[in-house]
Amino acid sequence: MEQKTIENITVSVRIRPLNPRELASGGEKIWENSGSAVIKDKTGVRSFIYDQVYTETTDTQEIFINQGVEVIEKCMSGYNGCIFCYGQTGSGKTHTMHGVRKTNPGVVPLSIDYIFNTVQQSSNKEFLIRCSYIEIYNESINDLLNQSLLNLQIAEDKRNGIKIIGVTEEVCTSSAQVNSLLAIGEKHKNIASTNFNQRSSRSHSIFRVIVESKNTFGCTEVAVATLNLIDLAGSESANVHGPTANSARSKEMKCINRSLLTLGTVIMRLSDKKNNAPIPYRDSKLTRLLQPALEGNSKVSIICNISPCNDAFDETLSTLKFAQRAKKIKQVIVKNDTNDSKTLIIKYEKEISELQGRLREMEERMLKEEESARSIDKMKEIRMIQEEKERADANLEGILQEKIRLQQELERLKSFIICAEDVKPKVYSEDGSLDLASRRSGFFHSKTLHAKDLKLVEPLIGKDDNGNEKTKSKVLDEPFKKRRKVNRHDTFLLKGIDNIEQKLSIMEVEKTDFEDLLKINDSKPNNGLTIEELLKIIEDQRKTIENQKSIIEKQRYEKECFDKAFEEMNKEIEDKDEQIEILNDELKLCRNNLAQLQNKNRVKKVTNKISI
Ligand SMILES: Nc1ncnc2c1ncn2[C@@H]1O[C@H](COP(=O)(O)OP(=O)(O)OP(=O)(O)O)[C@@H](O)[C@H]1O
Repeated sequence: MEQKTIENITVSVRIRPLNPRELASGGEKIWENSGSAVIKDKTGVRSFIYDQVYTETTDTQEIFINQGVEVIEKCMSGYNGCIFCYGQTGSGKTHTMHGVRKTNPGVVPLSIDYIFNTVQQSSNKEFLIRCSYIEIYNESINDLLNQSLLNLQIAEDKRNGIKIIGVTEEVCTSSAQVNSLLAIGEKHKNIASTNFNQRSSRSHSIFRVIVESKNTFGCTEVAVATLNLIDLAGSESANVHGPTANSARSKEMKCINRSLLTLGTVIMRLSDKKNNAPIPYRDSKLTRLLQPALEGNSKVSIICNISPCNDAFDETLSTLKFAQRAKKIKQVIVKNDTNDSKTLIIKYEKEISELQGRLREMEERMLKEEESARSIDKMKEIRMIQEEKERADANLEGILQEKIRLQQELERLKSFIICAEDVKPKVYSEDGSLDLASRRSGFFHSKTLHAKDLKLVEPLIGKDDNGNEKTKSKVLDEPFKKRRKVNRHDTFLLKGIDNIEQKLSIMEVEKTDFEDLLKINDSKPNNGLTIEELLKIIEDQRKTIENQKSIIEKQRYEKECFDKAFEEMNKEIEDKDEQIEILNDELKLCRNNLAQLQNKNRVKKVTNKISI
């Protein structure tokens, strides 16, 4: 439903203090307020009523609260607004509109703060705020935010009203951002020193804020409101510049006065309902741009600045008359709700939702890509696992062969060990003599003698001629020592064999584990296993292989030691064989000697018998 209100333009008057120039020239204050809304001259002949009259002591903040806040609030809820200052040069328009930012801020910075405070407090609404800043200088529209944009053109269409083509519009999200735009604009503004004002505005400046607002939930309509904050140049008489005025100042003065005259005419015509003649908005750029605001659909607040000095009586009277006429203008203010896709808020929302859609699409694509990359990775993993398995199989084969070899070695070594029972009947005959047949068959070469075997030899070879036990002879001592050496090697050998046996049993267990592992791999190649599990299996396999390798390495080393020891032992055995041979020879000699002695004895006995 269209929401509209009918109301008059709000008009207030601000009287500035007498300035140093006026005081110096002996100027007198002839205008004063009578009550809060009335201003009259000292004589009391002229008296005017406005919405509010502000005195020299009123500060801008108070004026803003009374004349500005309502306009801003309307804008924030979707109605156009316009605040401007009107008055002769040096009457205090710029002081009122811009002021001094830190010490005495004007209507423009106060409005900006108010706008962003409202945004902050409106939790159920979203806003999009953009700003432009232009000046009308010598009837040319220049962009104050971009110095290269001069003489911009106005375009008008029924739907969007009056627009400045190509003007810079900055989307702002904070008052600080807007204030920095204002500062840029201020630097570019045409200002010059005149007899009446050291910093006289040579142009009309319009700071425009476009507020788009929308309820966060539910409603799709966007309210679009334009707020024009205007600092007009002041009307000037020739004495403002004096007789030395240059042509540039004169041209500026003419343009300013002409446009203000047109503004006055427009206001007069708007206030005179009986006059149906066309309103000359097009006669100046200023009225053209103000047309939408003045024509009706805008909440307008005019602050008329005047000097109270008798010197400026005519100019002040002219301003007060302008204000009086403006006061009569009625405005029909309509809320600008629209679904127009050209509103930035809708455009941006559309863009945002499109971008979100694209983002979602991209995310989905990324997911798919990731998935296919993962499956490629998985394939690679599987291939790697298979290769790893093949390697592990080969290693296992090597280990098995090494095991067989070690087993054979073990068997061979085991065969070197014999117990006393094995040796006794084969080595010695009942009379204690050595069974040479067994020795000759190579038995001694391949068998290690047990300690018990050596004890059997000792008493037989240790008897003296009388049959008494003989202490070990030197000849006998050597082989015994050597035999004891052989026994020590036996122990070493046994230990080595034990070690190998132990390792073999460990290997057996590891081999079984390893085979189990391979079986797992064979039975479910990656089925039901995560990559992590597969990787763990590979890692375990790798470790197992490493272990096996180090075991084999150790065993190889031990075998080498063992071979060395075995070699030494064989040498010992050979030495021992030699010793045995020597012993046998000695034994043989002893037996021969014994036989000879016995023969001699027998011959002696026979001789004795014969002699008897
Ligand atoms: N209410 C005020 N209190 C104190 N000083 C003021 C007041 N109004 C204006 N002035 C001072 O008067 C001088 C002229 O004011 P200002 O520049 O605002 O005039 P103006 O109307 O903008 O002039 P112009 O049309 O030439 O630009 C400035 O130095 C300003 O500080």
